[in-house]
Amino acid sequence: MASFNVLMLPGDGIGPEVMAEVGKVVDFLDKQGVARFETETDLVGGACYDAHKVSITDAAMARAQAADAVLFGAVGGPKWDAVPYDARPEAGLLRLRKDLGLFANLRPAICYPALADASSLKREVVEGLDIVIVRELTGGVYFGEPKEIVTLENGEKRGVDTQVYTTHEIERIGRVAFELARKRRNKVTSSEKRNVMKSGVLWNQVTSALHKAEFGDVELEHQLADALAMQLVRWPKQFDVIVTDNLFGDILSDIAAMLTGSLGMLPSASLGAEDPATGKRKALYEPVHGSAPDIAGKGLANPIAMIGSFAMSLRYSFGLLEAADLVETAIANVLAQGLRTKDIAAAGQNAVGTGEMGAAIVKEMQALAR
Ligand SMILES: NC(=O)C1=CN([C@@H]2O[C@H](COP(=O)(O)OP(=O)(O)OC[C@H]3O[C@@H](n4cnc5c(N)ncnc54)[C@H](O)[C@@H]3O)[C@@H](O)[C@H]2O)C=CC1
Ligand SMILES: CC(C)CC(=O)C(=O)O
Ligand SMILES: [Mg+2]
Repeated sequence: MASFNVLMLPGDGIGPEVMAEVGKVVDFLDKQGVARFETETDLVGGACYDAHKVSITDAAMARAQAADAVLFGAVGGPKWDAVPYDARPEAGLLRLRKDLGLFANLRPAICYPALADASSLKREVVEGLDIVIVRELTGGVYFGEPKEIVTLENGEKRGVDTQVYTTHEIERIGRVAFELARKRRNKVTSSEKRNVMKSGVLWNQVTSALHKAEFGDVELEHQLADALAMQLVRWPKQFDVIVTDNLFGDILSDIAAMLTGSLGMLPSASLGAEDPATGKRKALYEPVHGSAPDIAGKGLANPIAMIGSFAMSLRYSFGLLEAADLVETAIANVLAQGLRTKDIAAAGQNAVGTGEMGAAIVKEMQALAR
């Protein structure tokens, strides 16, 4: 039986709560004999800062480098607002992305039929929605230098972040988007702000050149990021694959989450380059949402984004496609049966807690597997 080494980094706030539900799914697949999952757990984010005064330790980084896949919950929260910038909880996640070379973040936004009325938009706008945002994850303004707050001669302060993209960085994320589109509805929308940003001009040129040279069979369109945000809430079904930079991808995917009903619904896969010798790639799987301090500790968090992220690991890291289908079908079925956490429940509709939703998904997997 295939055996995989999985590092779980639950993090802060609702991170540990939703990770516990993935634990149930992992245990089930393990008992079913689908594969052997050797899991380890470590600290990240504020929890790690409290123990070690850093947001991730070198030992945890080494474990992440060695793992077949990393499962990540969420980090951050008001408790750590005063922590020095370089040790803030979010820095641990950024280090993982950068040091593991996870440049491609796939964020699928699927509106399950049962949730078409949970979106704040009209049913006809979101019903059947199935798009993927391909977000560049190791470049752009999150990492560009200089990044600083400097004091000017007149005593005023200036905060500086730098947006930087190279041809190589744009080409490799563009290639991910075009290849993904070929397996889907064959359309890529590339988004930047070339009207005000030099990096946007280069993004547009490099994507167009790549399209012309290698992907002429795929439809390519360009939309400025502000207009794309508007189109996402006007008529999102016009999109198939959206490729964009680190910051725009972060923002646009939170918008896309609300088309599916809740931020608690959106999974993601953060992937590195394939090693040509082994065919393997570094990968981390994380929900799109954060640590949700407003509901943390109350058992209210929706675990579907986290469980969906684990399903993506079954697909992209472990090659267990049937198991991935099983998890995703179980999610769709429990929603169709009317099960709702509070974030996706209609007014007056009964809602279940995090643990009940996780248990119901596993029970449904059991029923489907019979
Ligand atoms: N990947 C990560 O670890 C991320 C961490 N953060 C951090 O999380 C902290 C809180 O950030 P916020 O701006 O509040 O964003 P958030 O994503 O944590 O929460 C935004 C809203 O969505 C709700 N929500 C999020 N996930 C949910 C779930 N699974 N089920 C039900 N409702 C859910 C929350 O209750 C809240 O009302 C900050 O420190 C931020 O930096 C934010 C985004 C990503
Ligand atoms: C570093 C993260 C907190 C940024 C974020 O919001 C995300 O990746 O979705
Ligand atoms: Mg975000």
